[in-house]
Amino acid sequence: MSDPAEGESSADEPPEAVLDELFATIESRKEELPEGSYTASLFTHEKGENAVLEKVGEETTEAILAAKDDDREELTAESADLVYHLLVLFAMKDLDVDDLRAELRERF
Ligand SMILES: N=c1c2ncn([C@@H]3O[C@H](COP(=O)(O)OP(=O)(O)OP(=O)(O)O)[C@@H](O)[C@H]3O)c2ncn1[C@@H]1O[C@H](COP(=O)(O)O)[C@@H](O)[C@H]1O
Repeated sequence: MSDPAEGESSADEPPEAVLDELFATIESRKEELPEGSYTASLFTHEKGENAVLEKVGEETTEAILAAKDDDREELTAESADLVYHLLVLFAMKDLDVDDLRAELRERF
């Protein structure tokens, strides 16, 4: 991919920029609703917001099971699925990664 908003980061970007890039991609899927996009399908799902809420629940359960199995690789993968779906939920609710950052910072 050549457009940084579509997922590719440049070598001099800090690793934490991935969350902003992912969120920007999610926001653009919400705006453009391209065909074939899994993210877009969550925004237009017949179940409404329940579709993403169910995924958040599922991915949470899968992460818990991976932790109980002591499967660190699976725990990482399921956690990535969970974070992605949480970010879709944020976009759905007109929240932003910055809202999450601000909340965490306030507690620090
Ligand atoms: N990070 C993710 C990401 N993480 C998880 N997923 C999807 O979330 C779903 C997780 O579902 P499951 O783990 O339950 O596996 P499954 O059996 O395929 O799931 P079902 O949908 O069939 O229930 C899968 O379809 C994954 O592809 C993601 N889909 C997209 N992204 C990012 O979003 C960007 C835009 O993606 P599109 O919207 O697809 O263009 C991509 O470039 C990625 O960076």
